[in-house]
Amino acid sequence: MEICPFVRLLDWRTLKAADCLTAGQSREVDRFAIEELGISSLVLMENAARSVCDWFSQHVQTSSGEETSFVVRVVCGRGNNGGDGFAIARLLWTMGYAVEIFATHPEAELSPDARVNAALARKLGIPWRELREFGEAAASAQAEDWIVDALLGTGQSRPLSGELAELVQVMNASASRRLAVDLPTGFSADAGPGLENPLTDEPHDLAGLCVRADVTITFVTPKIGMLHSVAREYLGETFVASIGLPEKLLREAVSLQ
Ligand SMILES: NC(=O)C1=CN([C@@H]2O[C@H](COP(=O)(O)OP(=O)(O)OC[C@H]3O[C@@H](n4cnc5c(N)ncnc54)[C@H](OP(=O)(O)O)[C@@H]3O)[C@@H](O)[C@H]2O)[C@@H](O)CC1
Ligand SMILES: [K+]
Repeated sequence: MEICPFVRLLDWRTLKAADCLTAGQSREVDRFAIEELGISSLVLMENAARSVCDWFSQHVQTSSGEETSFVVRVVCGRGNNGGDGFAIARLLWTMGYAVEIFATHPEAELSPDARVNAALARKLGIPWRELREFGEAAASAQAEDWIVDALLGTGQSRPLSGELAELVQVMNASASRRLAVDLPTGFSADAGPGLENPLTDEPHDLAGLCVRADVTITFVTPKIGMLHSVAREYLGETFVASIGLPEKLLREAVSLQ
């Protein structure tokens, strides 16, 4: 069911492996689109961010024109999932939402596309807070506030630890609603949290730590890890967003069934 242009609700009842991508296949789609089709990775990132904002504007009404009554706290990691976050923060801010950016890394340590969007957010003067303030902000947040989880997406390759693990615990303990960009941080595209990885025979335990999202907006197709029965506890209501390329073509690219 098309929710808004390019975003459709995931129907758990009919979801099957043939509709899903692994993290590696997701990256192959990215590569194919950029190298074979010549679309820029920044355009893909902008399309991804735009689809999240389209969903947001359809489902989260701002009071018409006045200052919004709630805050959207966007927590950005250092890769392209974080890059989506910086772009989402910019788009929501231009749409009139009260936005605050929290970044885990300085611009110099970000992936190239994340750095472009982080620099743009800085230049536009989008409210940007110290990461060390996030704990207090999340703990005192209102129920109608939002946390946008743009820490890790399909690049997650090992269990969470240290600062990221703490951030995930703080996010989950907050009264805020939580929106996961592409995947909840801690949820592997290839295996649900704490579950065997269906794609390899060795245990792939991503530890019990995972963002419990109210809403997940994943790009291009659902991911294999979403097939697990416990997945929905972490993903919440899940939407699949196009990034502007015909899905049929992407299937050929990763020679999906
Ligand atoms: N076509 C598409 O689908 C599109 C995809 N797009 C977006 O790109 C996202 C994928 O981006 P990405 O490849 O940069 O990886 P991402 O998830 O940002 O991780 C960043 C880095 O974190 C690291 N890391 C790994 N595990 C870790 C851990 N446990 N704890 C700490 N660090 C850990 C690891 O680096 P390492 O430390 O291994 O060097 C990794 O490289 C995707 O989810 C979507 O949002 C859209 O922009 C456009 C269209
Ligand atoms: K995420």
